[in-house]
Amino acid sequence: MSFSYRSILAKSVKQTSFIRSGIQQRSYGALRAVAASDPRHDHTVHITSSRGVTITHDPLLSKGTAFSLDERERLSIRGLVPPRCQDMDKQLLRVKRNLDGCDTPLAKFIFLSALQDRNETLFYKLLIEHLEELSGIIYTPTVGLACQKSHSIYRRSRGMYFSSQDRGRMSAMVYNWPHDEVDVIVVTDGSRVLGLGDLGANGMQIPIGKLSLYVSAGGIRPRAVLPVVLDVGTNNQSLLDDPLYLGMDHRRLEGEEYYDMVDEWVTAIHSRWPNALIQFEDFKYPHAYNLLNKYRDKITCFNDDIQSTSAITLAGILASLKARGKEQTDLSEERIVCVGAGSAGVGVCEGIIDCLVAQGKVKTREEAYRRIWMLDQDGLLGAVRDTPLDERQQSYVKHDMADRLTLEQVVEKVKPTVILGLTGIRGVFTEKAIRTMAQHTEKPVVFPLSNPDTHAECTAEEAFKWTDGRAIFASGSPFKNVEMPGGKIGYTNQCNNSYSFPGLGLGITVSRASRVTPTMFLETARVIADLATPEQLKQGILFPGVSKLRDIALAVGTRVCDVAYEEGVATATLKEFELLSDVVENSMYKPEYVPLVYHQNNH
Ligand SMILES: NC(=O)C1=CN([C@@H]2O[C@H](COP(=O)(O)OP(=O)(O)OC[C@H]3O[C@@H](n4cnc5c(N)ncnc54)[C@H](OP(=O)(O)O)[C@@H]3O)[C@@H](O)[C@H]2O)C=CC1
Ligand SMILES: CC(=O)C(=O)O
Ligand SMILES: [Mg+2]
Repeated sequence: MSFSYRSILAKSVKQTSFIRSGIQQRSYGALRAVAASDPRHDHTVHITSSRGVTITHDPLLSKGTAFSLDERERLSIRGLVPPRCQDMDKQLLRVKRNLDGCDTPLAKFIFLSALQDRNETLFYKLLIEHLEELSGIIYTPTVGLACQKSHSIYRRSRGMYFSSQDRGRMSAMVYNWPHDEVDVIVVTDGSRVLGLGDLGANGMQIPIGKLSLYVSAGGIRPRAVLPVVLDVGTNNQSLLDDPLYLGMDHRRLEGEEYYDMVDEWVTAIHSRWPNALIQFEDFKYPHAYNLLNKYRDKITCFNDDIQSTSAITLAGILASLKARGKEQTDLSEERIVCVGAGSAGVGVCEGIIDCLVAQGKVKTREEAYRRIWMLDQDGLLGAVRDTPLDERQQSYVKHDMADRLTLEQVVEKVKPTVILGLTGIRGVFTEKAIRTMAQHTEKPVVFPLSNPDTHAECTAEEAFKWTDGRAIFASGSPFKNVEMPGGKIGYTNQCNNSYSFPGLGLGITVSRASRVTPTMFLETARVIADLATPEQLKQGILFPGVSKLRDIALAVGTRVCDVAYEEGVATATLKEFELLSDVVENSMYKPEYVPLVYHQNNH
């Protein structure tokens, strides 16, 4: 079973071929022109005004033992590193051996962070070569544990912290960041870190991990990414009580104070880097939606948990239709139960509604809402809710069903074909609910999407056991395939926004899109939904594995770039013809050592 890069790209190009009109052809050339003059694409030499230990201690410039003798001479580092010049292959051998010697996932996380902090080129080379294995360390599930322990394992700062004590100073503070070019910023306030709740400033590991995927999978340059924590305080009492905690020692700002602080930060960031994409990450409900609605039409931004999660989950559902021998346009025949009515739950369901309406089989959004049954902590959103629901959640209320029905009661009545878990709570998918679902549908689509794995609504083993091996399974964090009685394999999929945001960021960055549009998410879903082969679908494999994230990002990035031109939000200048996929591919960062040249006046 293999997904080659070309087959992935060919599928995505086929997807987008219908828009290859004259104006589009001009846009490809324009991007080529941008590519030619853009420092992102110069892999031949790097000019620096640094010398000596400033270079060997700079993770963006350091090559460790790989500096050539010429370089050592001209950069004044002769004698500052061991005498033998060792190329990257040997360095990779050393770091991989050391990594394998770490006895716990957290020890591996600490080792990889240290590597990233001393030599980013080597870090990314290692990450790309072992993406599947290492994404489970720098990303979910291990990053969750790293966040919980962040204040105890702290070694060195990465990214920027903007805290309540910095109010009134942020427009000056942004100039403390040493790089003028920033393409992607991931920001969190640490209020809902994965399914782990409020982790305050410890949430920094999430933007760092997300941006490591932006670089390794999405091909964004390491020096053009900025992880940020907005430290508005924390309501996590055990962190507040911990003498080692590194964030502000007060409870969270709320209301006007909170929104004013975020606004000061957005204004400061936008004034220094007006073209940077801002990804809002792990903000609790309803702040996540309020911030998205406030800024989506003003700056280049999106919310990862709401929007890119919706793209990958929609892709999973569309691919599952094919896996069940149906057409993707049969989405309107699905009965979808979504457990979780927060940022991700509502965001995912809005993406499904958008797709239903775009497919045209349902005529109105109201009609589309009838295909989805949503539950929160209290049960079904039914008639008549006495606790407040906001406008978005109201749309899902089933006026013909009793309020607060349990999941099991809902499954019994609705007989869903698809069940989504976005609660952050382990065990929400009960044996009874899944078994009942499996009685009414041949291939139940079971997606426990909460992270990390310890917070998934059910495990892969449970899903396959309770459905007699018939489930089509996808989870937010990785689960191993399950061997079932009789030797049959239950194939697992990872359905995580890491499949969508790197390509979105790539397409937005290359086209210099001024806005992130809903079509970009819908098209991302369509591209990813079409990647699996018929044989793979037959086995229940919905997407290529995590090792293919870079190829997927290229396919998604190409289509997103296309959309930016179609919708008139791209700001890269148009000139002559060039194949868009080549432009996007050529713009992707590759971790290779380039010769360093000293120049006194380089800034
Ligand atoms: N796979 C992926 O790519 C992604 C996964 N996620 C995961 O989704 C989860 C939720 O994130 P997010 O939506 O932002 O969080 P929110 O806190 O905004 O929402 C959580 C929702 O779950 C509901 N809930 C909690 N407990 C239960 C329960 N026992 N039964 C039913 N519903 C329950 C809450 O109900 P109430 O409103 O009543 O409190 C709330 O509606 C997280 O674990 C996160 O890791 C998020 C983004 C991407
Ligand atoms: C994956 C992700 O963004 C989350 O769990 O919050
Ligand atoms: Mg998130």
